[in-house]
Amino acid sequence: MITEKEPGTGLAARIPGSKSLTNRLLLLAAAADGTSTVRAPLVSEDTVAFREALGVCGIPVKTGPGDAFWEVTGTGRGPTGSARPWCADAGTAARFLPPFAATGHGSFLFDGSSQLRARPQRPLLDALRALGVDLEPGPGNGLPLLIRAQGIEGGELSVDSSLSSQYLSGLLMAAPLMRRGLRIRTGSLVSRPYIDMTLALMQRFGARVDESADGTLTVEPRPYDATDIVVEPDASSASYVFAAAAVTGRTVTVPGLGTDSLQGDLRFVEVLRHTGADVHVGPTATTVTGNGPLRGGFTVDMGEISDTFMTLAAIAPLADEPITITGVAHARLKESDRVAAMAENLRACGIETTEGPDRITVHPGVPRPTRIACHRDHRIAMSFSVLGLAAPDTITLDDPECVAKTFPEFHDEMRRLFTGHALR
Ligand SMILES: O=C(O)C1=C[C@@H](OP(=O)(O)O)[C@@H](O)[C@H](O)C1
Ligand SMILES: C=C(OP(=O)(O)O)C(=O)O
Repeated sequence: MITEKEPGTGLAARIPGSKSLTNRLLLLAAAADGTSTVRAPLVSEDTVAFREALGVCGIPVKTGPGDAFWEVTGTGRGPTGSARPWCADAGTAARFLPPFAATGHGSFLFDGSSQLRARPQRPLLDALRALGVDLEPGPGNGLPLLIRAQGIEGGELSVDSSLSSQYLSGLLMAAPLMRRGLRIRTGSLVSRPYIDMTLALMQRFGARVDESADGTLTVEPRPYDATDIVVEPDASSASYVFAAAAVTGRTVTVPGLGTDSLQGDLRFVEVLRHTGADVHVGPTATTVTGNGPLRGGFTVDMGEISDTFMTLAAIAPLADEPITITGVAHARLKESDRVAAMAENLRACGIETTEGPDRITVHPGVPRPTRIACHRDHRIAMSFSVLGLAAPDTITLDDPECVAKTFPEFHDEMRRLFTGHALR
């Protein structure tokens, strides 16, 4: 991580909790034996869907005053009964909950929005079938997915993690509940920092996991211990205020995101540093200060932090030379085809943009007034909002509300931080 001279702290951003941490903690707490407390959870469409899906599976989540904490009482086993959990738009719910349900007993019919139904599930289905799980997927191997759960014996498994890391995270978190535990071979893997996050949190709940030199992961069968844990602010959400600092010349600090963060997406600030911003990652906070016009003229592989590639692509027109982002083929499989959606919208803004299967190149330019097609993708909306700060009155969104998937207060917070400040 980058450390430099201590900066002034400037504006303190209020970034809600991490989606990825909140939904993992809900799952692990549900699988643990006893009552766990998840403090400062993200309250957004993705995490509320996850919480409610656990509730219909017979594991209610108690919410503390003002959602300051959520409390989950697990039994140390998978769920029992018959339920129809709704995953809404949440990839984490569709990929983490079925393996957990399969370790229980009963019948669980997972479904979600048409957007989520269109996202790939095949590698997870193959892995569950290889573990002997009785399941029935929907057309095209997506949701809806019926699991007839009878517990899982466990053993050896290989998982295709080339499209998404979420299948592997879901299987890993369910592994301690399998009668013999699990040995997983991984092969090529996208979004590796999310696997590190999964392993770190499993260990916080007492799991024993070993990773061998060839990348094989071995998880012992052993009930999770209930835990009390605080959720960090969401590093992907923080990327928008950091980028906004870079383009407005302001100083923005995110308290609670520091050198010990479990989130790979905090590395976005290293990318911003390439553009000339001053960056300081301290033990308990991260600060970015804009430092004159953005510098371009570089290529950066954002495959491991792909939720933040759109943040960079959206501000890239403001740089003095083109910026190329590589390694993001799997970003075509998320809420939208994000590479295509960025290219389409940047071109609509009059910005020269080229794309390849796993990359995008954005040239310098002055955006013209454009209504952005968000494709119901929160990150398209939030990324172009940052460009809008630098080009006032040019950018509007066809679906500003879609930010509620992970950052319901996004527009209010951007107004609070940046309205009235000198925008370029
Ligand atoms: O495990 C997680 O919490 C996530 C993993 C990433 O997905 P992929 O592994 O599909 O890249 C990321 O894009 C998503 O927002 C959250
Ligand atoms: C890809 C994302 O979400 P999901 O958890 O639905 O995959 C995202 O939040 O950018």
